[in-house]
Amino acid sequence: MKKIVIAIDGFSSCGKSTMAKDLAKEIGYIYIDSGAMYRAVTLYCIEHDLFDPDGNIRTEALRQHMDEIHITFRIDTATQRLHTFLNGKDVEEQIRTLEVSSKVSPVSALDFVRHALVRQQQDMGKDKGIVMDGRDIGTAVFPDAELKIFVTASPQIRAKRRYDELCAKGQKASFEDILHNVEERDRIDQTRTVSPLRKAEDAILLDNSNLTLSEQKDWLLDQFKRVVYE
Ligand SMILES: Nc1ncnc2c1ncn2[C@@H]1O[C@H](COP(=O)(O)OP(=O)(O)OP(=O)(O)O)[C@@H](O)[C@H]1O
Ligand SMILES: Nc1ccn([C@@H]2O[C@H](COP(=O)(O)O)[C@@H](O)[C@H]2O)c(=O)n1
Repeated sequence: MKKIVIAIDGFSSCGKSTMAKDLAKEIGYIYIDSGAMYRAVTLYCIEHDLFDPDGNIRTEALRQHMDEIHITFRIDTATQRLHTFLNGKDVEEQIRTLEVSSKVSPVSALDFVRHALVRQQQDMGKDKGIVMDGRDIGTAVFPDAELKIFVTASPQIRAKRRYDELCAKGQKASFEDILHNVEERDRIDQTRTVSPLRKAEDAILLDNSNLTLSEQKDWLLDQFKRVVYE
């Protein structure tokens, strides 16, 4: 069977990584969460005092640090979950906090950050057989991807899903804070100069507001089969 590249883009917290992970597992492809890479750079900035007291990025200092930021992924054999490592340390939990979520979009708007991460992402996909989710996968990272999906759902539904997830994990969360974060990230991601979040012309639009997890999984598998067997 021919191997392809699958790009899944869309708005914050709409289910991109759930869909990408499920599909990759089903078809035996590599799964890469590109957002985790931007989150890891943001965590590095927090840990290395690269935000000033007003919360602005110390851009030139970060530029100097870029060569010292190494991001890798490893599967946790016990849970089969993909974990993100920053300079050899498992940071999977830390990069999912609201603090990182509230700082990540300005970091990911920086051209030199994008340049460095996009190069690594393209390298990960050079042999195909990969599902990658993010904001610019179908437009900038893999513009020639054989299958491109753009996912959306209403901000309220997305925030509720994230809120339920955090509550289920026993983490304290405010629905209003999460909704604000989701809307603010969408705004910054869509209006940045470099590779703004937008649907690639040849991407298939999916509004999953009213789809169950199992319905969206089946829908995506059908899209994959259509491309691979056509
Ligand atoms: N169709 C669906 N119905 C209900 N819940 C869903 C659906 N799809 C995903 N979810 C849930 O929504 C939450 C967010 O999903 P996920 O983390 O996959 O989104 P994402 O788009 O990758 O988010 P982010 O952009 O923040 O990385 C998760 O708790 C997931 O289980
Ligand atoms: N290809 C990408 C992926 C992500 N970003 C930025 O990172 C933030 C976090 O991503 P999540 O997928 O984990 O939500 C996101 O809000 C974007 O600012 C990106 O720019 N490009």
